Amino acid sequence: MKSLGDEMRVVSRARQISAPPARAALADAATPRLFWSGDGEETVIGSGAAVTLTAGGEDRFGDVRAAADRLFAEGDVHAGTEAARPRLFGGFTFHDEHDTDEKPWGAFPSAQFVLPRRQVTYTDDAAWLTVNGVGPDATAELVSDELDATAAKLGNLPTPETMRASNVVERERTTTKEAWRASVTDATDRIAAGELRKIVLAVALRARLDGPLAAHEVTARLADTYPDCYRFLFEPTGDAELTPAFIGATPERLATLRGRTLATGALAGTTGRGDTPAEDEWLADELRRDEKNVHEHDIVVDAIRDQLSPFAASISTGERDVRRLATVQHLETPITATLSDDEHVLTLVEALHPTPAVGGLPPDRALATIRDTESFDRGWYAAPVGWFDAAGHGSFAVAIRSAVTAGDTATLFAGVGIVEDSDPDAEWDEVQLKYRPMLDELE
Ligand SMILES: C=C(O[C@H]1C=CC=C(C(=O)O)[C@@H]1O)C(=O)O
Repeated sequence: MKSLGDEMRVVSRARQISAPPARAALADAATPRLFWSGDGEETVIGSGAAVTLTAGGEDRFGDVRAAADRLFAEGDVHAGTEAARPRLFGGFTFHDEHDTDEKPWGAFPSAQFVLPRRQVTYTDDAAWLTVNGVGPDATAELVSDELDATAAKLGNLPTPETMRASNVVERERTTTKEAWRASVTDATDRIAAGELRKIVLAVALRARLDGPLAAHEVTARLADTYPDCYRFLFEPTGDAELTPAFIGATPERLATLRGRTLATGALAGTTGRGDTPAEDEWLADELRRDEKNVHEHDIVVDAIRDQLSPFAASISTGERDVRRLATVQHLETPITATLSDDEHVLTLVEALHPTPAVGGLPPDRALATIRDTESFDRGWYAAPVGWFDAAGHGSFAVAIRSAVTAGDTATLFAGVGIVEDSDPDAEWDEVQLKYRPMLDELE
């Protein structure tokens, strides 16, 4: 954990700017670079770091929170509007243990949150620039000067050339279909024997591209296909040659906290898209009625309610319905809770992660089985990514439909929930469908 002395307080200034095209602002941003956008949320582009908080192990959620509390204490913050307040953006690894020597996750600590040096925030009708400084040299004067200079520069950004999409020249799955069948059969046997109730197993797909990936292009294009998903890009280091990036468009909300109102939801149970609206409806109806999928889904609803109950004065579960995305359809149930106390969003993120939509039940046994079965490190895949502010409010998604890239390689991840009557071949096909959001961008 990076130690923060008393002098490490945030100095933050913001002003409204004429909105630069997001593609241009993202192309212009320095590493560590980030992009965040969620349905009903402001879109944020971060450039550089005023400070980076990292942590590891099972205490990583609490350690990040403690460091952020120290950082934000007695800050000198003049945001002008709520949207432009300073926020920390980042994510966690799926598992508590994480080896940063291992590819492709070498550049991603077990927890990393960046307070951007420069943050551009897009609301529905305006754009704001925030400049954050931390440390003895970050005076109000220096930060204000940088704000003016950066606002002028953003007003004249060149439109970036549209870069050609990268082509996949080679693909390799970390798991063969035979090995997959064996692991799913083993999992269903263990479920039948009562050792497990549900487990989510994933497969990684390594793709070699014919050139380095333009992550900002991919991010911009995901906005067209997945406008109502959380779209994110995290580039953690300044490695100019490889620029490692974690990128995705996930439909799964983990936690959005404002005041004492927490919004989350269960997303599990999947079918494909039809070729016609009638076929789509038919598939959606099948999904609504399918016992295996409904069971797989309801396990997640019940677990989320249990995970939230120690914090909640009341929990309300909405109607289960079908969520239609560009490539798949899911069962989804919105869940909201009124908390009995003030809580930090990271406390709730820690309590909820991993839901059985990405882990399983019982949690410890499912996690150990995932570790023993999967031949790759999940890294930040299926783990919480998002942001929080000085008040402990924030928004986190589950980082599925994602890929980690470095230079000309991209590793994509996709998983499926296994219950007693799961069929290995059908689950294999579902994994392939879930690669589509990222693969379509690369091919
Ligand atoms: C684990 C993933 O999806 C989860 C979210 C929605 C539906 C799922 C399912 O039907 O299996 C998974 O639980 C993934 O996309 O990698």
